Amino acid sequence: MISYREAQGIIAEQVHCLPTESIRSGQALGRVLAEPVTSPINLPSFDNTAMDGFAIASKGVPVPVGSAWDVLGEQAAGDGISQATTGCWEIMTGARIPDGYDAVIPIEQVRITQLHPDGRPARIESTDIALPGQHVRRTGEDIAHGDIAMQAGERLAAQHVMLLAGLGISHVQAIREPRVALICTGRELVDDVDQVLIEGQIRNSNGPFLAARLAAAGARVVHVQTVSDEPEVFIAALNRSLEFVPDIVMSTGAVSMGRYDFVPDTLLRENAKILFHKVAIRPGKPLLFARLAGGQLYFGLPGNPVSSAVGLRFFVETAIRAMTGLLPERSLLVPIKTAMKKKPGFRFHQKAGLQVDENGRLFAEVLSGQESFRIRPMLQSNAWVVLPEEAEHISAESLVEVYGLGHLEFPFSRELSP
Ligand SMILES: Nc1nc2c(c(=O)[nH]1)N[C@H]1C(S)=C(S)[C@@H](COP(=O)(O)OP(=O)(O)OC[C@H]3O[C@@H](n4cnc5c(N)ncnc54)[C@H](O)[C@@H]3O)O[C@H]1N2
Ligand code: MOO
Repeated sequence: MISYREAQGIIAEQVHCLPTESIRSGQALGRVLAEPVTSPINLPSFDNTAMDGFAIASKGVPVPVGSAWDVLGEQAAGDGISQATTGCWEIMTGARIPDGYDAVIPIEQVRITQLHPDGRPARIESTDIALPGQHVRRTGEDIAHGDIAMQAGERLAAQHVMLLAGLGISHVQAIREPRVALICTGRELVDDVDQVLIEGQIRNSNGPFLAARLAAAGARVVHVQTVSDEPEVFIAALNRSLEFVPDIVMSTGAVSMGRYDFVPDTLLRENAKILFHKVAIRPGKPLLFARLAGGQLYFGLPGNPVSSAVGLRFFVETAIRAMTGLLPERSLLVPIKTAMKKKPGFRFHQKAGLQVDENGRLFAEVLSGQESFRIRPMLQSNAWVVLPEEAEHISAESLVEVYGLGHLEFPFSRELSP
């Protein structure tokens, strides 16, 4: 049995960033940029008005209250190049500033002193001082042509998609998503929800959970299969899953000490290299990590639901991060509500509630019902609390490491540029 830290070190040694691919910007949500994005244009791409009002030529000096202009034209959003010399133009928010003008007086800061027969303003007078450049959104003021708009390593959120669309960038170079195949083992498992269970059978809850979590973690689930406890059936499933060209094969169950816990021996017989088996953690101790003969990574997660969740969250997700080029995760340090006692020598991953007290301070509460068969308490938890390997007593109010339910979720919902 090795420590959590040693296990993480082995994963870090074995896992490398995946190759890159060109993807459509509209489909880039959640993907990690492989190259910086340079702006191909100025944004805004022309000087335009931030206000509905009248464009004027300030000639570089403040224009006093009571100044008056004839209204010589009109410019709306979408109108092209126009040339102005004297007077002023009525202008609408977003419209290009007519050449020759350099400031905008909002409609609220003028008095209309004459109207055209059709009701449009013919002459105006200012009721406020107007400064050169006021209410003009300058060309390139948001992003200039050639500026770095996004850095390599940034994970693309909706706001990135907005900027890519604004810049007219159709494709970006992103790191390929890790492809994951999942094999659930256990002759007791039933996938078909319409199938009536006979005594001894249970429904496969790990499979749908892990598939959902993998997608949320930025992986692509390429194949899911459920198999019984015969090694030959498992080998056939393994070979079938390899047809889907996974980067990672994951299994649940059959990694512990029982007569039917065939995964470690079967992998060895299939010429896999077992990199570790059993980690000093709770729950999830029997976890196995290997490299298959074909080079794919293999995670054998324990079958108990919470043990499989911990295996995914704290081992597989570590690998997914490294494969997608994200920096290693950092935890929050948050005071724990109540004192805890634990068995030393094991690092505990506990389902927890991260909450805010009446003074707005965060605190973490380890929930009751931590046994690894219990699914229901997972619905009460919004975070994981880690109790360190060496600790035996954790006093109330002491700081503990807190992690989001997934590596991309609160408190790490957004990856800022490195
Ligand atoms: N003598 C020992 N027994 C056990 C040890 C040990 O050290 N010595 N370790 C225990 C720990 S800790 C765990 S965790 C489990 C892990 O066992 P396996 O990974 O071999 O898993 P299974 O025995 O196949 O299943 C365990 C449990 O989980 C249920 N299960 C399995 N797959 C699913 C699924 N897809 N959906 C829902 N539930 C599933 C299965 O029915 C069992 O109840 O071993 C302990 N034993
Ligand atoms: O560690 Mo097992 O994972 O206790 O249930």
